[in-house]
Amino acid sequence: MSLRLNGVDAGYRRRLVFRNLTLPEIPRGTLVAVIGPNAVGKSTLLKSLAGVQPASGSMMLHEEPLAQGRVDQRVRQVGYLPQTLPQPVPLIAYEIVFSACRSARPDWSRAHIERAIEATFKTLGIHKLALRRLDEMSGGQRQMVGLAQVLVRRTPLLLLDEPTSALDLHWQLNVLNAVRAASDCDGVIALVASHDLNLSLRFCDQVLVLTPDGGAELGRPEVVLTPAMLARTYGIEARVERCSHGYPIVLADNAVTASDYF
Ligand SMILES: Nc1ncnc2c1ncn2[C@@H]1O[C@H](COP(=O)(O)OP(=O)(O)OP(=O)(O)O)[C@@H](O)[C@H]1O
Repeated sequence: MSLRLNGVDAGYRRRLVFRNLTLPEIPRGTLVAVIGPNAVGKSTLLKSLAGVQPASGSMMLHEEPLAQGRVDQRVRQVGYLPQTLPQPVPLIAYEIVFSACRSARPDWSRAHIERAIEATFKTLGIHKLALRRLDEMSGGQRQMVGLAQVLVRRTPLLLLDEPTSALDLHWQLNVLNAVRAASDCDGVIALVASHDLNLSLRFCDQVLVLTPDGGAELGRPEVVLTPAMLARTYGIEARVERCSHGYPIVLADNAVTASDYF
């Protein structure tokens, strides 16, 4: 039971972002932090896996191909949170999460969906938002509702593109705790793109570093995340130390080279 990518080409009409991307097998229950500088391809990779961006090559989840064309199959395999926040529409959070769940899981009864929503709102700690309209919420509150729409479907693969970008420290920890619990309890494989290296390192099992030359390195944080890698990839002078709880932390001291990747 795993996610396997082999020989994947992905990108856009005028710009192939990944050529022949092959990664070591990612086992069930693994939380992977997807990191790398701006414009390196984190969103492109997640979109390709989610099937919203064309890609070729082999992408296998638990021995089955990730569905590229069939939306009904894909929404059962993959929970994808895009980088953009949910629109401030005049709809109530509960209704939005309910319809996301009903359209993805028409086989679930109303009672089952309601139980799933209740559990998701509880895990994320957002029950107070249930009856609020999205167009009357803050950006961070809308991001939490977007996450609820994705988590409620209980898919075996989660692809979360900067899921904490609009959140304060309390909600950042809530979200990563919820994703960690989905991996630990339900065997979910989660790929979480983020620029917050220290938050990622606090929760992940593995780090996938995407590099500006189209390369990718996947491995345990203590192996992959080195000052040399940070200098090469981000153009920064940095130290990797351990906090008093034993988690690796990155201390960025200086920008040493101008990024010319844009
Ligand atoms: N719709 C598009 N059409 C053409 N090129 C695109 C499109 N979207 C992104 N790109 C290009 O693809 C490359 C990868 O972009 P992507 O959004 O995947 O990067 P990212 O690592 O997620 O960046 P960031 O950290 O800034 O969000 C960039 O060079 C970008 O300019």
